Amino acid sequence: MLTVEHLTKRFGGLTAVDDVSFTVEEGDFLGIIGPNGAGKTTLFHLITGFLPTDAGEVWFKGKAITGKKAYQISRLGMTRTFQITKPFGQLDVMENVVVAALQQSPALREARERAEEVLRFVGLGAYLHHSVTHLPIGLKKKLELAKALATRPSLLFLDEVMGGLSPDEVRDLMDVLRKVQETGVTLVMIEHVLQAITELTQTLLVLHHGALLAHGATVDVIRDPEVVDAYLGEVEPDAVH
Ligand SMILES: Nc1ncnc2c1ncn2[C@@H]1O[C@H](COP(=O)(O)OP(=O)(O)OP(=O)(O)O)[C@@H](O)[C@H]1O
Repeated sequence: MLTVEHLTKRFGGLTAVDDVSFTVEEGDFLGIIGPNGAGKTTLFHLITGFLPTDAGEVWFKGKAITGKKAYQISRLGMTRTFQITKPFGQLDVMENVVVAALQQSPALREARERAEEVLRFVGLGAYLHHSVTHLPIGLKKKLELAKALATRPSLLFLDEVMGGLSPDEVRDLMDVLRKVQETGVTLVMIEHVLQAITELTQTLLVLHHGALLAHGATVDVIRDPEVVDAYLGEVEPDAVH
């Protein structure tokens, strides 16, 4: 479904993403982990068209998408969430999702139907006309997910959707993500919450200093001594069983 070849991004003297190649199969749930500053978010920006690449190619469903703009890529069925949620404060929950749905369908009625459908799907059915400014973080993260789903992605990139959530909220959002995968959406998730990585993802990719350190089945990668040294040992050794 997605092929990334030799993707590279430099910021001055720093190579933030260094010759990264991998593929994502349809139906997969791929996790991306790595220490802070390893290049994970920059990799998302490059693939989803939010930053130009210095070298490398990206193919999505057999089409070269390198150099295309984010809105063009989103129309092809690849979309993403952002680490920092930035809803439109003057619009309510439903209106925020309608704006996202309109990217895919310019008909307002259809966009409203889609927005309501995804909001109920993620568990925000009771908040349709609430103000977004006072939503607790757990619900803001669900809103961010609903906005992405409103564009009807076949490939969805999630950037630290679990960040800042309580253990109950993490479990709740994990259930929603399982449901998203069941609807046939292929998922790629950057995440520091290891429980989400180990329980949700089938495949795992590890970035270290911008380069690919490991890529394979999550159960194997999570036990790779190099990965434990570079990342896991440093954060939550107890989380790896
Ligand atoms: N626009 C930019 N200009 C200059 N340097 C940048 C820019 N964006 C990212 N960087 C640098 O590139 C490196 C990779 O950053 P990136 O945000 O991709 O890492 P990350 O793995 O997502 O980190 P985190 O887990 O903290 O979110 C870091 O050293 C960062 O400071």
